[in-house]
Amino acid sequence: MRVYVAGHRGMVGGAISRKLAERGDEVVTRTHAQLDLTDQAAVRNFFASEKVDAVVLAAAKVGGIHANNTYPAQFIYENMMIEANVVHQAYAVGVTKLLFLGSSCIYPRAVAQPMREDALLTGVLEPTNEPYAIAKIAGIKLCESYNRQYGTDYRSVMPTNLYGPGDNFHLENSHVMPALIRRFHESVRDGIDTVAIWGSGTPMREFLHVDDMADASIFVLDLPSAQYEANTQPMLSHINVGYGEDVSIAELAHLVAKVTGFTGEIVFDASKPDGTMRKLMDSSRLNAMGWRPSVALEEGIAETYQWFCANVVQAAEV
Ligand SMILES: NC(=O)C1=CN([C@@H]2O[C@H](COP(=O)(O)OP(=O)(O)OC[C@H]3O[C@@H](n4cnc5c(N)ncnc54)[C@H](OP(=O)(O)O)[C@@H]3O)[C@@H](O)[C@H]2O)C=CC1
Ligand SMILES: C[C@H]1O[C@H](OP(=O)(O)OP(=O)(O)OC[C@H]2O[C@@H](n3cnc4c(=O)[nH]c(N)nc43)[C@H](O)[C@@H]2O)[C@@H](O)[C@@H](O)C1=O
Repeated sequence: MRVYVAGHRGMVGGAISRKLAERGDEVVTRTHAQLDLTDQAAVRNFFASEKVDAVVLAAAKVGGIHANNTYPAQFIYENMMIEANVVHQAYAVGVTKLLFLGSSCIYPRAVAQPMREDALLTGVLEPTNEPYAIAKIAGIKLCESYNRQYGTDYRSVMPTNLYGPGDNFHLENSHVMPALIRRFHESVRDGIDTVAIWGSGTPMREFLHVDDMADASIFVLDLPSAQYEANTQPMLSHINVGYGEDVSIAELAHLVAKVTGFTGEIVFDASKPDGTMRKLMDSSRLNAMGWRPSVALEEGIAETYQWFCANVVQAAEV
């Protein structure tokens, strides 16, 4: 297959591109600078000139709780534009296979745990990421609507919180895992004996390694239509992708401290938001089709820390 992976320089798009290339697919790519996916005419021209068999939509405006809260207009505008342009222009040139990556934040903030796919649109969203969540829900509904009206086969996966090589280690705008890896690493390096964690430490999060996410994405993309349709519904077509267990942010902090060799004190900064208190995915729909994660959390953190030291730290020292 010739597969266009949108967002191939990102953490998830990069992992999916590597796995597709390893098995012999031809991966078509454009950097953000070469193709701004919020630009409708540019996306139209791209699809008209590049004949592809399938699309993986892993490009998005992405960030952690602080970035979502600080740049809400960019999170809703850019994500809605990217999704509308890619889905519509793929359809317009006859691409029938597409995989859209959403997020676990599509579910209501106080929903029953673990969160099933049919919890979508049953309650109020978490305010710290509502604009992003609305855009992701629109992405699911775009895919479903094109399937219903035009007979396309556009599928959606909803990842839990992800981490791994290629993550964004920005101290403020990143997600919690890369932020803590960097903060603990720098504290050890600089001899600082106290590390502050945002919020109360009590929110629960489920973390999935990006290689498992890439594996799950290709698994869902490859499912025969009959199997996908038998396990989903036309207006409830998305599939959760989770690790299966969650940890508190305090527990995560202790794991990261252990991996990075930090032995000082961990304190909690109550002036920072907790966000959703729990968002454990019910991944039984995907598990029943035969997919399981393979990277254990502590092993994944250790591998990500090695990647951080070899890539981010060494690059900064050059
Ligand atoms: N990371 C996580 O924990 C989770 C991620 N997801 C979803 O998975 C997908 C991938 O996320 P992840 O890999 O972590 O994100 P990254 O930020 O690592 O990658 C996103 C990619 O999209 C590109 N991009 C952003 N805006 C545009 C644009 N306007 N035009 C072209 N390219 C653009 C970025 O390019 P550039 O950097 O040059 O702007 C980047 O390469 C997203 O849909 C995200 O919502 C879902 C749940 C959790
Ligand atoms: C993937 C997911 O990611 C976001 O939602 P989130 O899960 O709340 O994301 P987060 O990783 O930023 O925080 C998780 C928890 O961790 C706490 N926390 C502690 N210390 C740090 C810290 O240093 N940085 C960050 N970012 N968080 C910290 C933080 O206060 C919170 O309680 C949305 O983008 C959402 O839209 C989305 O899809």
